[in-house]
Amino acid sequence: MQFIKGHGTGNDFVILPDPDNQLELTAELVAALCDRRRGIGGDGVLRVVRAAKHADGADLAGEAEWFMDYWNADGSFAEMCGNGARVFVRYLLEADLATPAGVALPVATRAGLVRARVEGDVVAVEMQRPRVYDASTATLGGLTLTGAAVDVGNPHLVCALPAGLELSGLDLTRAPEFDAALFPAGVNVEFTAPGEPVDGADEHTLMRVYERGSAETLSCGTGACAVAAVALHDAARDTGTVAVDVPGGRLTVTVTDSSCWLAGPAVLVATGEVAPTALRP
Ligand SMILES: N[C@@H](CCC[C@H](N)C(=O)O)C(=O)O
Repeated sequence: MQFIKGHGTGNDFVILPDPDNQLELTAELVAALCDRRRGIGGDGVLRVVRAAKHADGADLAGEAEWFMDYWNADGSFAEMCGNGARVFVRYLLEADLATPAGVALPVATRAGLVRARVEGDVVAVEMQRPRVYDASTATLGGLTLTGAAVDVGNPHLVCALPAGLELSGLDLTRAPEFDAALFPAGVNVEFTAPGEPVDGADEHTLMRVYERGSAETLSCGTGACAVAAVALHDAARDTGTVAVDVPGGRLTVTVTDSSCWLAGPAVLVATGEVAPTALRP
């Protein structure tokens, strides 16, 4: 089985080209591929399949040739992955499966159609405008933080750290507790602190994230969009640009009246063959 490894600000993925949907991809195989000691290692899997050939992409086949079949590292599905979409587009271009330059390249996802633009190292994807819709709490190591629930196609809970606490002091080796009634399918939890002013951005926020299905990651694109939406909301703005610093680098999020652009580097770092039978269990 051919694979490619890529990442966007350290959020890393195993990419599986499967244009005609012939791979028997299971939750167990995904978890084995993402295992960092016994497999290739990754925060998730991106299967590259023609939209027309996948039940979850077929409705969008008239608008996009390719469907991003995204799986979390534990083998669960997610509706959307912002960094995954950026890495997916980098792969399509490098594999000559799409043409770049100026045009917005459509990609089908479980959360609908996204469009990408590529400029050098930077891949930007246009996703749905994040919706800040409720208040809730997350509890981590005895510390309960208030936060905002945000829908970016997938669920997020954005919690600002109180003054005096540092992001680096959080123990994210264990999952934060959250309100399962508000988030019955689980939630990605972002922890934030304010950043210094940055040229070209209206707001600047630092974040760490504990992702549903992948644990702590170095970056989360949809998480950055959720964080940006909350930063703008707190600043009484409807639209604007927010620099979001994650442990793996910087993402730039621009919220418009109708959508949300997520921009940052996306690179492919390796390619190879893997034998599923050699993986665990
Ligand atoms: N890292 C991703 C989000 C991946 C999905 C998430 N773990 C979920 O289950 O919703 C991103 O860059 O957006």
